[in-house]
Amino acid sequence: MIQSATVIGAGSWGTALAALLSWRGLDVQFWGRDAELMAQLRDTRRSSRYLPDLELPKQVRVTSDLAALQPADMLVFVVPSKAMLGTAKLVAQCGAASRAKVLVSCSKGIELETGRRMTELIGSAIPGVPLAVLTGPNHAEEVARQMATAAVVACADAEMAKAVQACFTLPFFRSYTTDDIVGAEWAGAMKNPYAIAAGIAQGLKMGDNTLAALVTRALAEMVRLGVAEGGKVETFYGLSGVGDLMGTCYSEHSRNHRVGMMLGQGRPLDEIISSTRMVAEGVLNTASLHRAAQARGVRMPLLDEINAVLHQGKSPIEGMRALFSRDPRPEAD
Ligand SMILES: NC(=O)C1=CN([C@@H]2O[C@H](COP(=O)(O)OP(=O)(O)OC[C@H]3O[C@@H](n4cnc5c(N)ncnc54)[C@H](O)[C@@H]3O)[C@@H](O)[C@H]2O)C=CC1
Ligand SMILES: O=C(CO)COP(=O)(O)O
Repeated sequence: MIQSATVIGAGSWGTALAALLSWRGLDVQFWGRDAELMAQLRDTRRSSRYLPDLELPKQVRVTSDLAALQPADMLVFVVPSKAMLGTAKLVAQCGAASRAKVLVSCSKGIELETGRRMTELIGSAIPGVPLAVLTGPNHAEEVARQMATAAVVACADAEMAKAVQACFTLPFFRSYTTDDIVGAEWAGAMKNPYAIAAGIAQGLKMGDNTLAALVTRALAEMVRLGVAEGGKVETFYGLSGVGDLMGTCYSEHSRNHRVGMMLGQGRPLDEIISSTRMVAEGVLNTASLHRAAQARGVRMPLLDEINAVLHQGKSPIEGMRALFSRDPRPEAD
């Protein structure tokens, strides 16, 4: 049913997914905005900036020109969340979505100003096409090396979910389906701030007890806000929830975790951000999620402290102290 795909966004995850879909046998086009990077990818089949170890299959057609894209069955959006709406509008204008059967978001974030999910943004720019999400504990570096990985495909239409699942099924890559697109997207966005907190704890040389406490209480917060936003509770206990939370909080690959580590080691946030080209979604998304939690009146003490550290100048050590010295409470509250 789905034979061709266009991957939109040429960072680490877009590069890994373009390769994966090609390994799966789809006819793949790959768009990135940076002409120099895409020329390098076209000529050398390698992205020295993102995933230098991956050799992009020669069948993948690489371009930085949206107008050069042919209509494809599936469009796979993998740009940072703050660029999603603008990119989807450009894709709509250039006609690349004119024959699309499904639009898939692989990005993890919530729009700051409105609290909208990525598929809501894509759907507003390109109306009338079924929407899906690919999410889960999926570090691009490991997918690129074909290390065993599981993911979730969320789509309201069960048949379309299966069709997208088939595209993301390889001997090393197993995907599951769910109809809970809302829960899957909120879960994917929410694990990022907590990965920053986990990194902070490690940067401060706190121990395994601290990390386990943070991850567990993070999950409780994810369930509270995610369910208030309309997600299903079981989604947060699956791959897109606790799976991705653990996969990111304990990971050497996670950019969010790395940002947290450097914060914990005392480096200022603006210096950390300007030292990398890669996106740590949790920095901006902490503010989006904090705003959403306040609007819904959901209690999120851990997220509040992460927000204070990232955006209100609180020191990481003060944030941790505040968290652990709150009034005692029952666990299931
Ligand atoms: N890296 C990973 O392992 C995974 C990343 N994701 C998600 O995928 C999304 C993209 O992240 P990565 O691929 O890791 O990016 P990255 O951090 O490796 O690189 C950022 C990419 O975004 C591009 N970009 C920045 N602003 C843009 C704009 N305005 N328009 C078009 N492109 C723009 C940059 O040129 C670059 O190619 C994020 O939402 C991330 O959370 C999801 C799962 C795994
Ligand atoms: O979402 C990811 C893995 O599932 C990637 O995490 P980072 O964005 O923190 O690198």
